[in-house]
Amino acid sequence: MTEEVKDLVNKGEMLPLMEEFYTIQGEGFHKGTAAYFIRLGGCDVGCHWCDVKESWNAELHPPTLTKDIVAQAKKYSDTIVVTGGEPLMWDMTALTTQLKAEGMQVHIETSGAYELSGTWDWVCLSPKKLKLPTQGVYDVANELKTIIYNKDDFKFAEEQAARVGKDCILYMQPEWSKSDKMIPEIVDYVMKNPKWKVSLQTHKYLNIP
Ligand SMILES: C[S@@+](CC[C@H](N)C(=O)[O-])C[C@H]1O[C@@H](n2cnc3c(N)ncnc32)[C@H](O)[C@@H]1O
Ligand SMILES: Nc1nc2[nH]cc(C(=O)O)c2c(=O)[nH]1
Ligand code: SF4
Ligand SMILES: [Mg+2]
Repeated sequence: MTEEVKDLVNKGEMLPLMEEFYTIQGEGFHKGTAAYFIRLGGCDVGCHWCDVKESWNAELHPPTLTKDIVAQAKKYSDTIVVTGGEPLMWDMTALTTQLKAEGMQVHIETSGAYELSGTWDWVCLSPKKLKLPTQGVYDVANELKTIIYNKDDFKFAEEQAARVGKDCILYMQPEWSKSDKMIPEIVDYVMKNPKWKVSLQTHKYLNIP
């Protein structure tokens, strides 16, 4: 990478783009809503069950001009989901400023492991034990989407729920490979603790990206 490209990436004027696609938001509060997804490369959190491990190495994903990402996105949808990888590894200011200038609703999917940057209409925080969220992300999270892989994750979910704001919507989402085992546990837990809601990865049932 040239010094010039590195400089543009540092400023958020270029971003490592893994893929972009128009689909239906499968998870959480906005499930069922058409949205254009921008998936950025780079993540060092290391969830062993991560369903996009190909995103982890940022060097495999070409630095792409932010303005070109925005120009492409606006052709498809006025709802944009920025995901990754971990998008908050990068400065999200330029991307979100430009998307908002085009009048788009801008959502993020994040582990919160890095400081918040950018201006967001919706923040989905999915905290991970391996690298806990920064305080600024807990403060602005609109939904908390905890992943339930085993029984210990119910306790972790409650600890995380204690850290978000009072209006944050609380979800438990089964880890995909453990769905058969954990869905009955989640159903039972949510019926006993109705401040929680269930989130499923519905795009995987619909066979869409
Ligand atoms: C791939 S991550 C990318 C964004 C960010 N790194 C994060 O973890 O929030 C997008 C969402 O998918 C969830 N996820 C990843 N792998 C999953 C799996 N195997 N089962 C269920 N949810 C999963 C994450 O917890 C997160 O909510
Ligand atoms: N359809 C669909 N909905 C999603 N919601 C969050 C996703 C993500 O990977 O961040 C995702 C995804 O990969 N596809
Ligand atoms: S934080 Fe997100 S992208 Fe990173 S490993 Fe975990 S699920 Fe995958
Ligand atoms: Mg996904």
